[in-house]
Formats: sequence, C-alpha cells, structure tokens
Amino acid sequence: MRESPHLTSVASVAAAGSHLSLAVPKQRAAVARQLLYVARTPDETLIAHLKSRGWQVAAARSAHELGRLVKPDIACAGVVDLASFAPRDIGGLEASLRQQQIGWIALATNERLDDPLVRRLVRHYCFDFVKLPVAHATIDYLAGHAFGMVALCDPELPPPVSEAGDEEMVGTCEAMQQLFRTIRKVANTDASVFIAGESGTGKELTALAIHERSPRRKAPFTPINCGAIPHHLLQSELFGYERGAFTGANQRKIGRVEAADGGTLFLDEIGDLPLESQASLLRFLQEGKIERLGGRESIPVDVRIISATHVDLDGAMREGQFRADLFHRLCVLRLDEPPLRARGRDIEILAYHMLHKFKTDNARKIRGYTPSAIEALYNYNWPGNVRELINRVRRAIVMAENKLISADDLDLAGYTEQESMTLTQAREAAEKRAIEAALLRHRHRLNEAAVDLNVSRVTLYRLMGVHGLREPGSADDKGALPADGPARE
Ligand SMILES: Nc1ncnc2c1ncn2[C@@H]1O[C@H](COP(=O)(O)OP(=O)(O)OP(=O)(O)O)[C@@H](O)[C@H]1O
Repeated sequence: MRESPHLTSVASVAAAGSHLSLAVPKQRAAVARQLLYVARTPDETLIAHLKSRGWQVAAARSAHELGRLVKPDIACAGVVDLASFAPRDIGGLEASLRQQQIGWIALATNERLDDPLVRRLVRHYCFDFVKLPVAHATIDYLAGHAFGMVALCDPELPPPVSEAGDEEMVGTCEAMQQLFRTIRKVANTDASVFIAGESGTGKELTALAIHERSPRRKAPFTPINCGAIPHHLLQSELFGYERGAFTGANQRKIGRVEAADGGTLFLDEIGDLPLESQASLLRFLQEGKIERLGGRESIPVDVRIISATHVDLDGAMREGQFRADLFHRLCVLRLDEPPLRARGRDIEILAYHMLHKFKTDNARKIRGYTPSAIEALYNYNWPGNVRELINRVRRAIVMAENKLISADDLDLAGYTEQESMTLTQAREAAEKRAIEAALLRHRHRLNEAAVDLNVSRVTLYRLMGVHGLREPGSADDKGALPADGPARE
C-alpha cells in the first residue's frame, strides 16, 4: 500500500503528488495515541466517542488546517472523511495524506469511491477505508490498527538526503503534477535529461528529485554551475588533471565528472559552457571516457547527465554559441519547469509552505497572510520565481508585526489595489495566464495549445506576441509563424 521509505517521507512522493519530497524525517517518536480527524463538518459524536476511547483528537475542517496540525515527528492515526469534501477540495488533502507517520483510515461513500482521485488517494496512502455510514466503534478499531502499524516504524530511519527537509517539492497545479509524473518516469531511465525553465523555478531541485528516484541514488549527485566557474578553470574542474600537467599542478586532481562516477552529474547553466569545454563534454558523452589534463589514460566514467539552463539555447545554437550536436546528446528527454506565475493556487500553497518552513520560534505568532497579501501574491509576476517567493516570505517573517503577514511585509504593497485594475486589465491578465498555462501543458506546440484554447493557431500566435510570450530573438519574432515541431520537446 505504501511506497518505499525513500519515497514516502516527510511529505513524500506520489505518482502525482502535490509534494515531491527528498528528505526523510530524522526521527519519528511514538507518543500517546493521537488522532487527526479531517472532515468538512466534523462529527462531534464521533470525536466524543474517540476521546472516550483514549484518543487525543485534533480536528481539521480543511486541507490547510490539517497541514498545520501535521507534525512530522509524531506517529498518529488519521481519519479522513472523503465524503464530506467537495471533489475539487480533495486534491488539497494529498500532501497531508502522504505523511508516512500518519496511519490514515478513509471514510467514503460508494459514489465518492467512483472518483479516480479518491481511489488513488485511498490506495496510495490509507491503511484501510470504510463505506459510510459506519459504527464509531469500527473507526476506533481501524484507527487503532493504523496507529499500531505506524508506531512500529523503525525510528532509526535512513539519514536524510539533505538536512531539514529542504528538498521538498511542492506543486498541485496541472503543470507541476505533470512534472512530477515525468520525474518519476525519467528517473527509471539512464537517458540524458535537459531541464528548461526560468531562474529560480526549481531546476536543480528537479534534477535532485530525478537522481533520488533513480537506481543511482546511492551514488553521488554532483551539481556543477558551469556559469560560476571561470572559463580557464573549467576543463580542469570538469575532467581533473595529472601531477605536473601545468605549473602549480603539484598533485593529481580528480575532476567533477570522474567524482560523479556511478551517480548523476547536474550541469547547471549549461548555456555558459565555453566551446572548448563543450567539445570535451561531447567527446565524453560519445565515448563514456575522460582524460585528465596532462594524462594519457582514458578513464571510463559512468554518469547520468542532467543539464539545465534558463537561457534560450535555441538562440545560442543559431548564433553558433552552443553546439547543436551536444544539445541533442544532452536533450534526450526534456522537462519544462513552469514559471511560478503560471502555477495558479500553488503560489499561495508555496507561500504557506515557506512560512511554515522558515517560521522561527520568535515568529510563532504569525498565523498566515492577510487577504490583500494573498491578492498581491497572485497579482505579482514573480520574475525570480520560487527563489524570490522564499526571499519575500523570509523577509516578511522578520518584518511582520501582526499575526498575519501583510502585502507590505512582503514588499508587494503595490500589487494589492484590485480597484486600480480595470476590467480590461483583469481580462488581459487572465488571458495571459491561460495562454501561458496552455503553452506549458503542450510544451509550446502551438497547434495543440490553440485547440485547447479554442482559438486558431494564428490567433494564438498573435496573442503570444501581444502578451510578450514569444521568445526574444526566436524565428517567431522575425515574423515567421513557426511550424510545430520537436524543437521544444
Ligand atoms: N516546487 C518547489 N517546492 C518547494 N521549493 C522549491 C520548489 N521549486 C524551487 N524551490 C526552491 O526554490 C529555490 C530555487 O530552486 P532551484 O535552485 O532548484 O532553482 P533553479 O531553477 O535551479 O535556479 P537557477 O536557474 O537560478 O539555478 C530552492 O531553494 C528550492 O529549494
């Protein structure tokens, strides 16, 4: 029923989960029998019965309230009344249902169990389910079993991949769900993966997620920021050198490619790789061997390559700055990281997630965001994506003087004036969001996106221009209407 501990962690991964977590809780302490009960309208008689049976019951009426009650270190039972929620609200429960330290029992009706999402949630995350109506004693009995099972879990779980659960990927929107599904699929292959996306969208996190789910997870994940290493040092950093290879080479140095042997090499900002290093990398990809600088030996190295960039590589190839043959080697599988502004409600979910993550003891009083702060989160364009959101939330935690973070605390006061937005502006903003989402869903295949949006391809192309959604410098900008093709596959 549950996935391996590696996958089902703090808020672990599911086939299409809203969180994709790489971290494992450090310790899980079994304490007095605690039970989380989540229902749109909690049944007070059930709560009273469970309390009389010795349960310490905490009730939640929404996914958000539930998220706040979940404690990563504490084993407890959970009762989720899936029948009481509107279908559209059920997806939001997934992050909490996925918590491995909670033994969930689902309550559902026959009709609700016809819903594929409900079936999947029950199948993946629940110890058992019962059809309503059901006797309170049965729920107590099943919750007791579920609690017993989670309390049996070995407290000495494998060490975290990275400390403090930093590596959790949050996402409920369709684009992120698609990304999670793709991550799981590509993890099982050894093919090179290319991740495209704006800065701060989570490319490195995605690369790590792929590595952590791949058969190479026990070997190193080696990230290299190609843009951060001075060009003249890149060759030796990547491939190492032998003693005496150049003045100052007093001893042999193993390069990063070799150090990643058996694991995954993440080449970030691959667009910044100078042509000389591109040629060496291509040779390595073709032959699976490296030569250290000053060395004569060819050393076989077995790594999986994941690369990423936030720049337009198509443009770089057109201008001769990036080798097309290397790109085709690197981009066997392509993933597109959606920009934060195109993730709809995930913006708010991420804002709460980051608040929870970065709230220090001093800021315990902070409960959430004011309505105008939420409005600003949606109105803002997020050029720095999730990284910027993290920074703004961290700033707000420090600045906030009240229980609720305001738009001002987020430094987004200028984005709250709904009344200053005319209907035309609101329509335009909605149109842009819809086009962006469709383009993402269809990986910029204009024909398919146009069908989805129920407009002609010509109209879509024109609207992309109006909303600044055509890539600068692309053939599109030069007036040609591009044919749909595999370029963005
Ligand atoms: N979906 C997500 N859920 C939670 N945290 C995220 C998510 N996406 C990104 N982050 C966090 O946002 C920050 C930036 O992510 P990351 O470094 O992976 O972005 P990037 O696209 O590689 O950025 P760059 O292009 O600048 O290298 C990190 O702290 C990461 O943990």
